[in-house]
Amino acid sequence: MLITETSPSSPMGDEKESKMSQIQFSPPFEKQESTAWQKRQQAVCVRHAFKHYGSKKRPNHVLSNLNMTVSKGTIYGLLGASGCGKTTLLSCIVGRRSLNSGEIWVLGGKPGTKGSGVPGKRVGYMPQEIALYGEFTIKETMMYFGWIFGMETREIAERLRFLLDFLDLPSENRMVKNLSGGQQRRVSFAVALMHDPELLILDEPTVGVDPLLRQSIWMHLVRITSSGDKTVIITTHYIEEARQAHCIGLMRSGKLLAEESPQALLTMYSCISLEDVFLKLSRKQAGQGNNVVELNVSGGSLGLNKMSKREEAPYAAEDEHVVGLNFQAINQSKEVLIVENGVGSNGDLPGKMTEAVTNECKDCGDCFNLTSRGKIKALIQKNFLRMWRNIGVMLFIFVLPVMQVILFCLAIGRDPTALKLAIVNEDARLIDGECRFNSSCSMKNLSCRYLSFLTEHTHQIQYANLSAAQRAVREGDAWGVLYFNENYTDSLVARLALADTADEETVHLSDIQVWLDMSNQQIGLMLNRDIQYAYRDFAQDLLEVCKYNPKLGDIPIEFLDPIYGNKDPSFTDFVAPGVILTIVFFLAVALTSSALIVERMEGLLDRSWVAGVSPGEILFSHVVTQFVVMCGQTALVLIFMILVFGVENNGNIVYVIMLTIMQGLCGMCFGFVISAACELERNAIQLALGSFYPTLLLSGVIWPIEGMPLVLRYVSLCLPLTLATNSLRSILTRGWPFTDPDVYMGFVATLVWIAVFLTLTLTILKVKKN
Ligand SMILES: Nc1ncnc2c1ncn2[C@@H]1O[C@H](COP(=O)(O)OP(=O)(O)OP(=O)(O)O)[C@@H](O)[C@H]1O
Repeated sequence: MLITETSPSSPMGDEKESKMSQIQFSPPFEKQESTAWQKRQQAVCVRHAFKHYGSKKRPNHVLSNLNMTVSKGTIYGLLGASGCGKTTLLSCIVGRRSLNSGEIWVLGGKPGTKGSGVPGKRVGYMPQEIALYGEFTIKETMMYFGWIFGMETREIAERLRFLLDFLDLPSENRMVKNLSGGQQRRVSFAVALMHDPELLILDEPTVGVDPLLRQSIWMHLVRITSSGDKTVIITTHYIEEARQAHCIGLMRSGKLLAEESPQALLTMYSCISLEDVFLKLSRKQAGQGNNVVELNVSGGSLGLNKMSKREEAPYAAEDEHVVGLNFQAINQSKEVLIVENGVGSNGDLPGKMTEAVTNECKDCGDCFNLTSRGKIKALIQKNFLRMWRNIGVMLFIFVLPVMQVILFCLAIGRDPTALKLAIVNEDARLIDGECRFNSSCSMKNLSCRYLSFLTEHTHQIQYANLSAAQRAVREGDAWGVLYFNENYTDSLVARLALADTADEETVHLSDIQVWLDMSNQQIGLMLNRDIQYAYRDFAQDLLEVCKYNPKLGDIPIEFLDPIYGNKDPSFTDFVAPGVILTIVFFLAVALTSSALIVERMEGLLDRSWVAGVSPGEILFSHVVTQFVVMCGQTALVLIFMILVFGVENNGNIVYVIMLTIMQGLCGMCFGFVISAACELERNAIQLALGSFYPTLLLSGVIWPIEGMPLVLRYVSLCLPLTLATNSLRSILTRGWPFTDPDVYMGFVATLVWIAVFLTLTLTILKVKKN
């Protein structure tokens, strides 16, 4: 049978239509496996494809022995109910996912192999989701993808003008996030068309697009395929619009029910609409015992369809259940048909072999290039632009570290002041509420004289009796009680005068009795120290005014100038190195851990991957961006710590800067691991937060690791912050040089961790990609 009439609705040219019809309705070819050469000649050739999600034990089969052939220079409409596996199939075709078994040939090569150009610029992909950077303008979006595809800026600008006009897009300076849903879809479509690819893969491009524009999109697709060197695969839920495709693949339950031209399908099944054909075929498939659930075809679109468990079909010699003269005849590309007579029966290829084989390596100029300047420029600019346009991120990057440093320096390490002390002084009478004494060599009211040295951190409150004072401490109104008995001054004078002949009672009565609230270690120890220092100062002062050697009032141990640090060390100086590194490390973790996930969830990462960007390039662009951010953060943190708040630095500032930046990079790499490992942003946040406290507690930031149990100390030494903190502390407080093991080990450990995290990230990304 030879059908020569053309459909009135078909936008195809007469010549092409008649060629298709002739091919379609020639007597059937004998079914046989297509040869490797034949597979290469198709734009896309899928054979015996099996794909499942989930574990091997409980797999969710999505593709079951699917065969598909898309000839070059045609529009292939892939139709099927929601959830039947169209997107999965497309993502395997563009090299985003791998099949569990079976093979795919795209433009003569296998997707994902070197030189195939897929993923890469030979393919234009419009995913189902918008997958655009909301904070970019339309022009910036086009520039980004254009550069990734290796286009010149001038070329992109020209193409942009055409696409703006063709797709009826608003001003190129409009932000993508401010566009309507339909406009965003059109921008997404424009991105796929940007570089005029050989193979255009469009996943529901006409959703949310008005009928007029939908028609003009289809016209455009017909136009670009008419020359024979461009191919389009399109999925749509509007079945009837697929009449305009050259070939339709009706997909159901993970396999193709039919692969034919629309006209042929309508004629074969005597239907007036493709919906009816689909229904008939679905019923037929159901009748054949495939586990088919209700199919809803209404209003020209395919409704939701719940898929049931399927069995993987055994390999068949290309699918006998598929309607159409597929694989050997109708879908052979023009080239195949032309050279068909020259192909040996065994499939070996004489004449056109060279062209076909070289097809795979069309891109071989790029095979040995690790990356291109355009891609790196696009990726880095994208990272900066996203940061710059996002006020929250900018505040996070530059204001948060400064705030953290200021808060740390103001809130941590300073001595507590105005601590209430309850004084019960039965030794001296208060005059006008004051405890008066004579500051010359007088031996009267020595209790008042002593108390005059205990004022630095305390606020003294006089109590009439001991029980009232102790009650005040119990009730939290004071931190301690100091009790002077009524004979304190006399007993003290006697003790000093009698020395070793003083009796027990005299010695006892000359003691100041102290009860402290030691529930707060910092405050308790500080009051303890102040009370003792006050006595030393009081005794030395008294001895001095009475012309004795004041040293006799001190304990006979002389603390000379410390070798490192000063006599009154600050807790801030101890904690500051760890805090500097923790701030920079965890800000980097927070910034990077969600960045990749957000891109992945919005489909942006997929889109970039399909455009030919490799995980390595994405990581590299983030490393460069983060490095710049890190330099800024390090400068701010160190300026505030050292210059504004006077944290001690006795070492070489260059090493301090280097180590801080390296720790930031290390945090960034840890962030990469998190974002590669976690599917959801929520999980990434949990992991980043969850790792914060253990790292902080175990890295010797707030307490010396010498205080830990031995096993924990070894664990601590293995963490990324421990040796680095120790190194920075040695530089800042001791001024040690780089050659000191304590110092260089911090650098070495940081480098090792960076390498470990990067390797982990790349491994996870590769595993996930497969
Ligand atoms: N990443 C994934 N992990 C697990 N299951 C998945 C994943 N992606 C898709 N699936 C499942 O695979 C099946 C096919 O999904 P797919 O997105 O390929 O269908 P589709 O035909 O494109 O649907 P639609 O027309 O609604 O976009 C669905 O059951 C879906 O739930």
